[in-house]
Amino acid sequence: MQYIKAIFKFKSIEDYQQDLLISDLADLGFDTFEDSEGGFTGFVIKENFNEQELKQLLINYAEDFQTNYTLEGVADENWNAEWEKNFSPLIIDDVCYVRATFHEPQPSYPYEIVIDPKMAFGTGHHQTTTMMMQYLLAGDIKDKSILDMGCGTGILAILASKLGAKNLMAIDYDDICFESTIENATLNHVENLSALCGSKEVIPDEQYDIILANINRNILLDQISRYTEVLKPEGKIFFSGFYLDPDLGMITAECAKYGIKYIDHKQNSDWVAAQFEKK
Ligand SMILES: C[S@@+](CC[C@H](N)C(=O)[O-])C[C@H]1O[C@@H](n2cnc3c(N)ncnc32)[C@H](O)[C@@H]1O
Repeated sequence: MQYIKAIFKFKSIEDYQQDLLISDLADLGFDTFEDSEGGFTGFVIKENFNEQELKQLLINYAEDFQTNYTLEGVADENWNAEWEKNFSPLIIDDVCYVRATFHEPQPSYPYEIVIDPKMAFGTGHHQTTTMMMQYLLAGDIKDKSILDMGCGTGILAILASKLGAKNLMAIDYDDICFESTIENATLNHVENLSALCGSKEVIPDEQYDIILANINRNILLDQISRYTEVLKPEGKIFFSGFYLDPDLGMITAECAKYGIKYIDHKQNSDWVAAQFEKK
C-alpha cells in the first residue's frame, strides 16, 4: 500500500478548471484535497499507484488549459510516523475531545473519541470532518438509525453512537478504512455499529433516519439516488467533501429530483458541509 501526497501547482488556472482536474484526480483514487500556496495538495492511498497515468493527466490538462504545471513531491510517505508526529488532540465546540491512543484521556469533556487512524481518513482535523461533527453535535441524534457512507476511521459513526444513536451502519469501499472503523469502534466501546466494505451496492435495504456522507462531489452525485431510497420520510442527510460553487448547487439540484430539500450549509476555508431533509 502506498501513501502518496502530490502537490500540484498550475500557472493561472481558473477555479472551474481546478474542479475538473480534481474530479479526474478523484477517478485516479485521490480522495482528499487541501489548498496549498499557488495550487493544491492531493492525497491518495493505493496499492501500485500509477504515477505515469497521473503525469499524462497533467500533461493533457496543461495542453487543454494552455498553461504549465509543476508537480511537486509525489512521494511515498510513512503515514503512521507522519500522523503520530502531527496528530495533536482536538476539541470540537468545547464538548468533544478527539485524541489518539498515545494521548492522556480527558474525562472532563462530555464526549471523548479515541482514534487510531493508521492509513484511514478522519481524525477530525480536516475541515470537512469537523463540520460534519458540528452538525452531529447540534443535531437530534438520540435513538436514530444512521448510515455513515465513506466512514474512513469511523469517527462520525462513533460520535453519533456517543450522542445516543440507536444503530449505525458504516460503509467504506477501502478495506483499510473498513478495518479501521471496526478497530476504532472497539477502542471507543461502541457496540451498536455494523460495518461493510463496498460502495453504494452494499447499502442494505433498511430505512435510516440520518445519512452521513463526507466523500466528494462526483461520488455524492452518483450515490444520492440510492441514499434517497433508504432515507425515512423526514430523514436528514449531512454531506461534505465539496466546494461551494458549483458543487453545492449541483448537489442541491440532484437532491431536489428526489424530494430532498436543502436546509442549510456551513463553510470552513473552501470546504462546505450541507444539511438536507426528505419532505
Ligand atoms: C473524506 S473521507 C471521510 C472519512 C470520514 N467519514 C470523515 O468524515 O472524516 C472519504 C471516505 O470515503 C471513502 N470513499 C470514497 N469513495 C467511496 C465510495 N464510492 N464508496 C464508499 N466509500 C468511499 C474513502 O475511502 C474515504 O474513507
